[in-house]
Amino acid sequence: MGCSAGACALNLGHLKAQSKLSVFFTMILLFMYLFYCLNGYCESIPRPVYDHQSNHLQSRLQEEGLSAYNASQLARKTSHDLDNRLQPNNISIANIYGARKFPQAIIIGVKKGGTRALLEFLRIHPDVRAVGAEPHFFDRFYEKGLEWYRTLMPRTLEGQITMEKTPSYFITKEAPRRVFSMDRHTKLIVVVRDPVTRAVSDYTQTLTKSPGLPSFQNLAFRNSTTGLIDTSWSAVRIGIYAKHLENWLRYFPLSKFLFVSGERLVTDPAGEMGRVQDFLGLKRVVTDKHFYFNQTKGFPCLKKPEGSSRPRCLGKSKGRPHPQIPAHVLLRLRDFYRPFNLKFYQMTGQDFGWA
Ligand SMILES: Nc1ncnc2c1ncn2[C@@H]1O[C@H](COP(=O)(O)OS(=O)(=O)O)[C@@H](OP(=O)(O)O)[C@H]1O
Repeated sequence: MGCSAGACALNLGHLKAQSKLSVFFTMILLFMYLFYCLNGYCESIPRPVYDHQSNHLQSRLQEEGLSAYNASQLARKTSHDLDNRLQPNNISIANIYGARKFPQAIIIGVKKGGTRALLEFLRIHPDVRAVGAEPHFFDRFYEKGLEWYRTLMPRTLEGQITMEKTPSYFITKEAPRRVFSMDRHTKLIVVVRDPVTRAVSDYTQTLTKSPGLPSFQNLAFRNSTTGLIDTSWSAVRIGIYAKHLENWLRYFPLSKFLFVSGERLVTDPAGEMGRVQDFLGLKRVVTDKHFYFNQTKGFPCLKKPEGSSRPRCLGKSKGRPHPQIPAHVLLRLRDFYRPFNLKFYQMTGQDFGWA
């Protein structure tokens, strides 16, 4: 069974060449695998399904009246959750990421009060998980049902609080009954701001969208000679806080509310955040260490917002310059709000210093 020296050398050479070739091919295969993995093709998530679902969901939410931004935020969030469900190991993954629960606390108002700032500040807290976009469930999408609402919520672990903010709930007649029927123990946060400044802020927002809008005074007065205020104009109506609160107090006791001063949220964000965290039963994690005052923006900004290591201020639509409104118009509006403000102070047991 032996071989001649020449034949053996030939065989040996052949074998060496063969093993070199196989090493070479193995290396190529390894490189190809690494290349594909680095480009993300090794993930177990079926991407095309994800993208299709995300796009479909976004156009559906847009059709339903959410702004493109809100729709894309909600679609991205929901698709991310769909992604988790599509993982092969979905049971354990779902357990790792917790469960979707109804919010235990909602920022119900008020529009232009500083609700976005409050939510973004709260999201730094590790025990708070919140929906980024405004779900508008209790005013616009109630007929979709509670299960639909729940699927919009982020997954939370034991001890974490689920939150959302939709400022229009505060002025929605049906909202208190609807929130109550979801959970009578829901904590309600209302960020209030001087109703005169709030009205101007509201007007500024509408003006940005419709530049041909009549002047503030044209809209605010029913009769400019008598100075009769037009309470049917939403920018005015929203600021009658006492009236809207009455509606909520028919369902929820005062102890379920926290009234945050929109003014103090700007001048002393850490102080107001302390009150909010106490109300929510959270450890005071968000403190003055998290804020710095940005001179250019004229507002407090976050040193390290959620999911980022860089400082961040709120967007351009938050903290915009207001148009000049004649002083007599503002004075008349202030007179109009005074009795309602005093009533609101009495109802809440807090003096906000606007009257
Ligand atoms: N930190 C910080 N940065 C920027 N803006 C801040 C901040 N804190 C409070 N505010 C005030 O928030 C006002 C907008 O209020 P909302 O977020 O409730 O508006 S909205 O109802 O969601 O459209 C916004 O109103 P305008 O000043 O009229 O733009 C701000 O005055």
